[in-house]
Amino acid sequence: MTRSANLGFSRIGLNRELKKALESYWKGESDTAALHATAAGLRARHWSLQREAGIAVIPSNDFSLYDHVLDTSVLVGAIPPRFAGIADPDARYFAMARGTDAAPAMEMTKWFDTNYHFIVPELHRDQAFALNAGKPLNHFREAQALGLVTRPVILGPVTFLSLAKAKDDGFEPLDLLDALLPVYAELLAQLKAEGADWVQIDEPVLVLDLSSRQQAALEKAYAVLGKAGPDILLTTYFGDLRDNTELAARLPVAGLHIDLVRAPGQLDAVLAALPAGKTLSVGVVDGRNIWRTDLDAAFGLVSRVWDHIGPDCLEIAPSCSLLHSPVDLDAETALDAELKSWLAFARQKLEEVAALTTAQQRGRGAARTAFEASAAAIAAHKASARIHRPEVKARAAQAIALDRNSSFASRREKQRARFNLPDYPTTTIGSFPQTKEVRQARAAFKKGQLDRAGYDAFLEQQTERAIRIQEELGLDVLVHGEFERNDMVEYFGEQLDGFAFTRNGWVQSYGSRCVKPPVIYGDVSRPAPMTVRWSAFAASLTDRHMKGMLTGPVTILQWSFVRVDQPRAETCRQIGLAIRQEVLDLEQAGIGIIQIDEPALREGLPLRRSDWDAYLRWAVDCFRLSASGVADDTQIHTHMCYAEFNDIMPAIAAMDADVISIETSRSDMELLEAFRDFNYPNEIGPGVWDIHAPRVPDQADMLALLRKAGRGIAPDQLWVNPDCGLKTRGWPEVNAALQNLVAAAKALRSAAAR
Ligand SMILES: CN1c2c(nc(N)[nH]c2=O)NC[C@@H]1CNc1ccc(C(=O)N[C@@H](CCC(=O)N[C@@H](CCC(=O)N[C@@H](CCC(=O)O)C(=O)O)C(=O)O)C(=O)O)cc1
Ligand SMILES: N[C@@H](CCS)C(=O)O
Ligand SMILES: [Zn+2]
Repeated sequence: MTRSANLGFSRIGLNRELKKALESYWKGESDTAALHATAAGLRARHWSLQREAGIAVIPSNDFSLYDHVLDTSVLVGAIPPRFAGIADPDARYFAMARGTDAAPAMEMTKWFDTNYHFIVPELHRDQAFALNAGKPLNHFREAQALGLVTRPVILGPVTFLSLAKAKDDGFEPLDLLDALLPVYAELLAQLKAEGADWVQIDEPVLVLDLSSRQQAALEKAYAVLGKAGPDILLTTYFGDLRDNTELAARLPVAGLHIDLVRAPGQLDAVLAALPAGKTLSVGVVDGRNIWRTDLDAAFGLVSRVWDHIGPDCLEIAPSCSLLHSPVDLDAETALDAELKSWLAFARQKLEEVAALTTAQQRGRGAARTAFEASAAAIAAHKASARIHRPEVKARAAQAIALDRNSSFASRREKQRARFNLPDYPTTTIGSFPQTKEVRQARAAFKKGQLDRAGYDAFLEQQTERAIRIQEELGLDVLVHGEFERNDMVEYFGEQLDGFAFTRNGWVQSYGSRCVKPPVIYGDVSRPAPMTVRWSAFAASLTDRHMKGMLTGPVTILQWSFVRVDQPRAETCRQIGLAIRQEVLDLEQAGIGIIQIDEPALREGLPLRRSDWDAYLRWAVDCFRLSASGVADDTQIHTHMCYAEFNDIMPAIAAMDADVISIETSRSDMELLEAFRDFNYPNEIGPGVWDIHAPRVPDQADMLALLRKAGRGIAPDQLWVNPDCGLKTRGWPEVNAALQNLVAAAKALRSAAAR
C-alpha cells in the first residue's frame, strides 16, 4: 500500500531548545547529561509530532547535536589527528566543530545550495576507518522504546567522500571508497539486526554533474551495500537526476527518492528507467520553501506515478529533509490570517503528505477537507491584490546603466585622493558583538517593555562605544556595528514592502546558530531609508572614515523564503532597486564608503554547471544595479564568506566592487588563490581571523597569513580584516584579536618602508 514518509526533521526545536542547551553546555553552565536530556526530549517530541501528522515512515538518526556530516565523520572514525587525543567523545565532537586553543576547528561550508553549513570531513591518504555506530543504533532503539520502528538516515558514502577534503597531496577522497565500504556494510548489518528493515541513504551528489569516477563509485558502493541487510531507499534532492537518471534507477537498491518540487520534469525519465518492483518515493511537498502545497496539482503528479508503478511501490514524501523548514505554522500568532493561509511549515507539510497519501489510498473524498482548504487558499493567493504592485513592476522594467561611470583604475585614483588611507588599510566586516544585553534590549523593545526612544538611546550608546573602541584600536575604516539589526537579512526585509515575518520560523544555519528567513510574498519596494539614520549618526561621532553597511539583493533573496509565482531574477531586480536607492541615500548623507554584502552569491549558484551562466548574469547584474549609481570617489565594498571562488572569478570581477573582503583564514588563504590566478584587478581583504572559532589569533598568525596573501597579490591591493562579522564573538576576544590585527598591518607597513 502507498506509504506516507518523511526524510528528516528540524533538530533545533520550535523554541530553539537545542540552541539554548548547547550554548549553556558550552559556557559550562550545564553538563552533558542535561544536554543529552534536551536532545532526547526533542527527538521524542518530533517523532510523536510526525506520527500525529499521519506519517507512516518516520526517520531516525536525522537528529544531530551539531551537524549530520560531522556525525558521519565520527560514525566512520574519520577523526582528524589533532583531535584524537581528546578522550571524552562529546568534548572531541565539539572540538572538531568549534576548535580549541590547541586545535583549529575543521572547515565549514555550505550544504549544496542551502544556507545550512556542514563541517567538511578531513581525510588522509592512509585514512583508516572504524565503525562507531552508537548514535544511529541508540536513536533507533530510543524510538523503538516509544513504539516506533523508524527508518534510519545515513549520509551515503559517495556523497561523504565527495564532500571531504584530502589533507595530503596526490590522492582524492574517492580513493578511500574500498576502505570505507566495509564500515557502511557493517553499520547496515547492525541496523538490520536491531530491527531496521529499511534505511534511508542520502546521495544528493546524484543531482550534480558527476565525474565518471563518482559514477563508478556509486555502482561499486551499492553493489556492496545493496546486499548488506536492510532495504535501502536511496534519496536524491535539491535537483534533477538528468544524465544520472539511468544510473540512479539501476543501482541495486530497493527504492529511490526524487525531488519533484525542484524538478518535476524528471518524472517521465525516471519512470521510464525505473525497474519493475522498485519503490519510488516522490517528493511532492516543498521542503525548502514555506508555501502551502497545491494538493490538486501534487495529487496529479502522484496519480501519474501510481498509474505507472501501482500502489505498493509508491511512497509520498516532502522533497527533501525538513531540516530546512521552520517547525510549526500554528505558533505564528502574529501573522495575518490571509498570509498564514498561504503557508505551511514542517508540521503542516507532513499533514499535506498524509492527506495526499490518504487520497491515494482511499480516494480524494477521504481527504476532502484538506483538499478543499488547499484549493481555496491557492485560489485566494492567486487573486490577492497584496502581491502585485504595478508601479513596482514598471520601475523594475526601466533600463538602468549597470556600469560605474569610470573604470576601476580611474575610480581608484579619486578614492585614494579622497580617503588617503595607509597601505594595508584595516577594517572590519560590519557587525560587532550582539551581546545578551543587545538582544535583551531588542526583545524588550519588541515586547513593548522598552519604548522607541529608550531603545534608540540604547543603540546609540552601543554604537558610540563601538566607535570609540575602533578609534582606540587604530582601525582605518570604521563601522557602526550593526547593533540595531537582529539579522543582516531580516532587518532589511522588515523595512521593505512585499516582505512578511515570522515569530518562530527558525531554521538552523550552523551548530547552534539559527536564522529566521523573511517571507517575500509580493512586489518589493523601499518605502523609506533603512540604514541612513545609523550610518549618519555613527559618522557624526568620529573624524575617521565610516563604512555604510548593506546586504545585497542576491543575499536578501537567497536567505529569504521567496515567492514562486515569478522568476527569482525578477524578484531580485526589485530588491536590487531598493538597495540602489539606499546606496544613493547613504552617499547623499556623506557616507563615502559603502559595503554591499553578498555572502550568498556563490551559494545561489545552480547545482548544474550548464545553468550557471544564466544565474550569474542576473545575479551579478542585480548587484551592479544596486552599486552602479554612485560617484567615482564613492568606494563600494562587497563581502563574501564560505564560498569557493575558483570557478566564478569572471563573475566576481564583473561585480566590479572597489574592494572585496573574503573568508580565507580557515582554509589557510587557499581561497585567495583563485584571485591570484585570475589576476583580480580590484582591491581585496582576505580574512585573517576565523571569527567562527572561539580562539583569538595572535599577531604572528595573522602576519603569516598576510605574508602568504602577499605572494601574488600586490601590496597596494591588500586590505586587512577578519573573515566575517563579529556578531557571534564577545568583546574581550574582539578587542584582543583586533589589536593583533592592527599590529599585524602596522608590522607589514613598517617592513615595506624598510
Ligand atoms: C553571516 N551568516 C548569516 C547567514 N544567514 C543569515 N540570514 N544571516 C547571517 O548573518 N548565513 C551565513 C552566515 C551564518 N552565520 C550566522 C551567524 C550568527 C547567527 C545568529 O547569531 N543567529 C542568532 C539569531 C539572530 C536573531 O534573529 N536574533 C534576534 C532574536 C534574538 C533572541 O534570541 N532573543 C531572545 C531574547 C534575548 C535574550 O534573552 O538573549 C529570544 O527571543 O528568546 C535578535 O537579535 O533580535 C541566533 O541566536 O542563532 C546566524 C547565522
Ligand atoms: N555585515 C555582515 C556580514 C556578514 S556575512 C556582518 O558583519 O555580520
Ligand atoms: Zn560574512
